[in-house]
Amino acid sequence: MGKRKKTPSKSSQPSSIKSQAMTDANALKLTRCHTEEYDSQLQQKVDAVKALIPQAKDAAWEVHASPKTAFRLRCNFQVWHEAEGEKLHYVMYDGDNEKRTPLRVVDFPRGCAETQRLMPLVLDALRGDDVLRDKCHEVRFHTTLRGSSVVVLVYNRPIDNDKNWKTKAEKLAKELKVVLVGRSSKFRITLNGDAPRVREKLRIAGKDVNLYQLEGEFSQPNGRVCEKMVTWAARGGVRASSPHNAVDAQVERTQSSKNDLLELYCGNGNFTIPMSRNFRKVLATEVSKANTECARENLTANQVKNVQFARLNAKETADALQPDARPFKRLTEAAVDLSSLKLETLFVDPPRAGLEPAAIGLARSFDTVVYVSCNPETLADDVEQLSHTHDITHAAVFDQFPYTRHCEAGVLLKKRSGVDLSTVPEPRAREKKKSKRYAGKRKGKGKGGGQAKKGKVEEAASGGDSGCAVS
Ligand SMILES: C[S@@+](CC[C@H](N)C(=O)[O-])C[C@H]1O[C@@H](n2cnc3c(N)ncnc32)[C@H](O)[C@@H]1O
Repeated sequence: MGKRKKTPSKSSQPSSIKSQAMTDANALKLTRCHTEEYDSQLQQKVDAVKALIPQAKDAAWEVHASPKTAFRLRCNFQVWHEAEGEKLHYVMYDGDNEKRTPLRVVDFPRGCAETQRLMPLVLDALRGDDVLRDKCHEVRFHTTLRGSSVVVLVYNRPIDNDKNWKTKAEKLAKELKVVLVGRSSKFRITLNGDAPRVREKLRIAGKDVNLYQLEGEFSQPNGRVCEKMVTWAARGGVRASSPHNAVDAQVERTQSSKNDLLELYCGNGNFTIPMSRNFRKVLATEVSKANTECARENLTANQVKNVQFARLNAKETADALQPDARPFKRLTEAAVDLSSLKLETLFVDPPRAGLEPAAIGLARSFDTVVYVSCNPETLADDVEQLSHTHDITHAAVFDQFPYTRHCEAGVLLKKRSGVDLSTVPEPRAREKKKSKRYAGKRKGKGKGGGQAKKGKVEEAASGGDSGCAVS
């Protein structure tokens, strides 16, 4: 048995929360599902997005709601150790509270059923075992619609050589029937699984898509809304139940496409694989090495043959596509022959920061741009830059983050004929400013495996992020 501490050590407890009392009542507003307010809150978001994007006033709009409860597939909670070692709670932070008061989370109805099942079991296991509990400062849950789960225990002490911890953690993982990941500074171990990942099955336009999602890499946090977003994008911006003529129009746009798709920011292939059905060939790029490899595994899992993934960031992709571009080793390694591609449709789902200037410049050369965004403010800014060349024909709001100010939005842009690109202003870099209406406050030092990632805990647990920041 490990050494029991009567009081939490300095390193296991962020100093900013030590002197403050926990407030269960305030926690409720971050954890409850006020279902009676759901519809009006969603309408406010829709109105706000429409106001931000006046270029879409004549577009065909869709609104895709979330399940009102149990919608969240990823959530992180900081662990609060009270004076007596075994008295533990999950806590989260109110993003609007400058003093960062820790709020005790008793339950989390926004989390999916599997997370709700696991939360008390993990807490009980930590309470009941000195070794598992010692300096465990955060618990992360990553689950899927098909019920596969990773539980991550994050420690403020080295666990790499702690055999006792490993034995106990492995036993816990088996009892809970989860993959368990232990993290401490510069160390990660996976127990009860072949890799730190979960398996997801999404239903997209009448077909199943099987995906691995990696722990610590981006994946969409609201599975049901994710299915709606991917379906919308794969259909080229038209709902299945739309009137027949709209579906015909969409078929014209993408499904009978004999041309090729370029995707930037592709992550694990979440959109790529379903969208690939509509194209002859697809080139999809992503900055994360781990997610690029995961995307390739996902291709195999779905027996998709017309997609190539390459680990390039958005600027590198734009550079590689310039007529006088230098050869990119990572494209050659991925056996990508750019000259064989006829790229006419671009799909982007960037992080909250939106498109960088190189990506805006690239987008202007595409006939069709499908743009999904977790930050309507940067989307609006990018749409303004694309409005010199493109018109919005379809737009949508996806309520990925119920009971928060945040939502996801999508637009489908069509290039106007006869635009002289030489008359269009150069793409500009965005001013770095704090987003007022949508962005959650980001604080804390965010050191990996060490001091608590306060900003991330707040965002992920309150549903206020896209999940992009989870590392
Ligand atoms: C909002 S996520 C979307 C991922 C994917 N579309 C999905 O649905 O899972 C944004 C992705 O962009 C990647 N990313 C961030 N910055 C990038 C950059 N400069 N160039 C390319 N990819 C980037 C992140 O690793 C992340 O996978």
